[in-house]
Order: sequence, then structure tokens, then C-alpha cells
Amino acid sequence: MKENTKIDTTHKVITIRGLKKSFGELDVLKGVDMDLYQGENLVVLGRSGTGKSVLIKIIAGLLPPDEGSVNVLNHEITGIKEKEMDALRLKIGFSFQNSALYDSMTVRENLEFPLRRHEKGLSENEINQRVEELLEDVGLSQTINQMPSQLSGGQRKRIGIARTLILKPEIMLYDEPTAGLDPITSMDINNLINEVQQKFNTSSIIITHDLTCAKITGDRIVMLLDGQFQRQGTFDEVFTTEDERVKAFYDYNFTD
Ligand SMILES: Nc1ncnc2c1ncn2[C@@H]1O[C@H](COP(=O)(O)OP(=O)(O)OP(=O)(O)O)[C@@H](O)[C@H]1O
Repeated sequence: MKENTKIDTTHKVITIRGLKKSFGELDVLKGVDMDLYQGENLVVLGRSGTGKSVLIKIIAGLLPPDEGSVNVLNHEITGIKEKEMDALRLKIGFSFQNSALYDSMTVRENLEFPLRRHEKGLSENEINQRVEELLEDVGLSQTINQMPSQLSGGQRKRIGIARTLILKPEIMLYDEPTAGLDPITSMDINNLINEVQQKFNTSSIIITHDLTCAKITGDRIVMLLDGQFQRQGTFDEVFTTEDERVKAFYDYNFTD
């Protein structure tokens, strides 16, 4: 069970009602309702192809919903104007499954990049300070002048998350944060996700099929099955069920 989280259940940062999304004949999301509270880590679990990535791409304004309401930080994103969405996107940190660093840039340059692009008024001193502070926060100050090719997979992932954090997002979206990492490195990333929650007071959605990640990072878990959220609660609540689809997911996946 997680401790020390500062969740404000009176303040929703995302509210989704009746969200539907299809691709041609394929109905992926068939009426999803979801809330994300201020300061919460919400884990979305589901098998491959159930629409987890589609869900967070809709939240990030990268895919349009077909039906329903998606409210993010008090902006309804159905039919939102591109300019308003661009401004909103800056408050959403999206850590992609394969979020690649720029190979030809050092760690410092990788972290400077979003700042130079989106916060044009900053002095060189301020840029240096933001980069150095953030590297310290993610425990990788020593890598500042290294190239991505010189980092381990876990370090690259950490720097990728740091690059997302540098714009101080209010919401973090993590798409399969532990995919392709060994169990020890995965645990390192799980811990980082919790540290980010505590230090930056972000609200996060973590999509994963890694149950260890779900258990460690999730204040609340929702399970996407057949296009809808079928189970939600704490980790133990979600898996205390006779639903064979949920039990199968647990038995196959969990190694603790
Ligand atoms: N832009 C798109 N065009 C057509 N089909 C799409 C598109 N994006 C996603 N899909 C389909 O929607 C379904 C859900 O995809 P999604 O990537 O959300 O799955 P997922 O739950 O994230 O799976 P995984 O765990 O494998 O990443 C898949 O069948 C996928 O092929």
C-alpha cells in the first residue's frame, strides 16, 4: 500500500464521460467513464490492444474522440480549437512508450530543448538552473554531458521522463513506463513515478500491463476490458473477484 500521497478528492483534473472511439469497424472504447483526482496516480490496466494508448492519446489531444465528454484541467477537448489545445498540451507531460531522446544531443541539450522551444523568455542562467535541478531530482546529475548512447536503458528512461517534467506539467501520462526494462530497472522507474508524484504534485495516468508497476505506483487501478472500465479500486480490490478475465490477467502476469 502506498503512503504519503496528497490526493485531493474534491478536485478532479480529468473527467471523462461516455467516451467512444472506433476505427472503421473496430469499436475500441465503448463508453468510458473516468475521473483523475489532483495528486493521484491512476493506473489503467488492460491487455494489449484494449485501447489504453488510444485513451491517453485522446486525453493529450492527439486523437479526436467520436462521442462523449473529455474534460482536462477545465477544458472540454471535444471540438477544442487547435490553439487552446496547444496551450493545454503544455500542461500535460506525455512520456511515450518509446520516447526517444535526440541521439545527437547531450543529456543537457535534450533537456534544454523543450525549454528553449516553449519558454522563450528564460535567460541562459535560468535554463541551466532548471536543467541542473531536474537532473538532481531524477538522480542523474553525473550524466549531464553524456550522449544518450552512453546511458543504460533505465537512465535513458529517467532522462526521457525528466525531459517531460522540465515544462512543469500538471498532469503526467505514462505509456508503458516499464516496457522492455529488466525487473530491477523497472522498480527504479516505478519509484521515480512515485517520487515525481510527491515532489512535483502531479496527477498521473500510468498505462501498463505490468502488475508490479500497477501495485507500486497506483493509488487507484482501473481495468479496461471490452472497451469499458470493468473494475476499479485499490490493487487488492480490483483483483478480489471471480471474473475469470481478471483472474487470468493476474495469474499470467504477477510474479510477486
Ligand atoms: N490511429 C489508429 N488507426 C487505426 N486503428 C488504431 C489506431 N490507433 C489504435 N488503433 C487500434 O486500436 C486498438 C487499441 O490500440 P491501443 O494502442 O490503444 O492498445 P493498447 O491497449 O495500448 O495496447 P498495447 O498494450 O499493446 O500498447 C488496436 O486494435 C489498434 O490497432
